[in-house]
Amino acid sequence: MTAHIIDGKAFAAGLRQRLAEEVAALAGQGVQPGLAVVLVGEDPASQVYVGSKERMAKEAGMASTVHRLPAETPQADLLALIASLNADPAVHGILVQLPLPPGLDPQAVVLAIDPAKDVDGLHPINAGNLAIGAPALVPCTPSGCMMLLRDALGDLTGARALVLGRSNLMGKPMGQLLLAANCTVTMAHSRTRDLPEECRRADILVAAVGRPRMVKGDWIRPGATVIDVGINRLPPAPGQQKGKLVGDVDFDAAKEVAGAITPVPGGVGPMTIACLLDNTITAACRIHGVARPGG
Ligand SMILES: Nc1nc(=O)c2c([nH]1)NC[C@@H]1CN(c3ccc(C(=O)N[C@@H](CCC(=O)O)C(=O)O)cc3)C=[N+]21
Repeated sequence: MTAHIIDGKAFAAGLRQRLAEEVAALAGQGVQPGLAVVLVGEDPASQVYVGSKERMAKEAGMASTVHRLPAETPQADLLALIASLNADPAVHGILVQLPLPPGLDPQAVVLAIDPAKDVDGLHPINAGNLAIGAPALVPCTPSGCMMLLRDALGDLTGARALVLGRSNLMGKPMGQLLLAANCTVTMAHSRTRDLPEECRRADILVAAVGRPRMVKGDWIRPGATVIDVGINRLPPAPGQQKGKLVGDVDFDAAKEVAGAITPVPGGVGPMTIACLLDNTITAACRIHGVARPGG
C-alpha cells in the first residue's frame, strides 16, 4: 500500500483564501488586522520564512511590517521595540523570530509581549490557557497539524497519538491539542526508551525532533497517519548550491507503510504561515471586541 500524501500546500492556500475574505469583511467594520514580525540577525533560513510571512499577510489584505535588527542589538533595545509594538493600535500580532542570536534572552523577550498580541502562543498566559482549556492564542505549527489531521481523519476520539519532540513551540502544545481532541497521547523524545516500539503503537505519529529522517519506515504502524514537522536542510550534494530539504521522517520508506503522510516541503510548513495569519485575525477581533466573520 502506498500512503495518501496530505497536501498541506493546497490546504494552506485554501485557508489563506478564506482568511482573505474575513479580512475583507472586517474592513467594513473599520478593522485591519496588523502583524509585526521582528527578525534579529541575518540567519538565511529565517530571512526566507520572514519574507514569506510578510508577503502572505499582505496578500490576505492584512497590514504587515518586518523589523530587522542587527545581531548585536542589546536586549534593552529589543524590549523597547516590543513595548512600542504592544502600544501600537495598528499592531494585533507580534512574532519574534526564533532562535535569537546568542546574548539575547528568549524567555525575557516572550514575557515582554502582550499576551493578547502573542500570535506565536509562547507567553505563559497563552500556554497556560491552552493547558486548562481556556481561550488562548495557540502556536501556529501545532494548529496547522491539527487542521490537517481533522481533514484527513475527522473525529480523532480514542486514537493513540505519539508526539516525538517536546519543545514549547511545537511538541508540548501539540500534546495539549491532541488531548483536547480526545486522543490518548504519548510524549516521546530523544531519550525515550524503545522509541521505535513506542512509535509503532501510534495511530497518529507527529514527528518534531529536528533530526533529518530519524523516523524509519519500520517505526510506523501500518495505516497510521504521519505528520512530519521537521524542516532539515541536508548538506549540498557535490556540485550543488543548496542541500535538499527533508523532514524528521524517512519519507520514501514511510509512505510504503503509512495510511497518510505529510511531505516536506509542502506539508506542515505552509500551514504554519496560514495559521499565523489566522491567529492575527483572532487577536485583532478580540482586541476590537468584534466577532470573527468566519465564526
Ligand atoms: N517565533 C517563531 N515562530 C515560528 O513559527 C518559527 C520561528 N520562530 N522560527 C523558525 C520556524 C520555522 N518556521 C517555518 C515556517 C514556514 C515554513 C515553510 O513555509 N516551509 C515551506 C517551504 C520551505 C523552503 O522551501 O525553505 C514548506 O515546508 O513547504 C517552514 C518553517 C516557522 N518558525
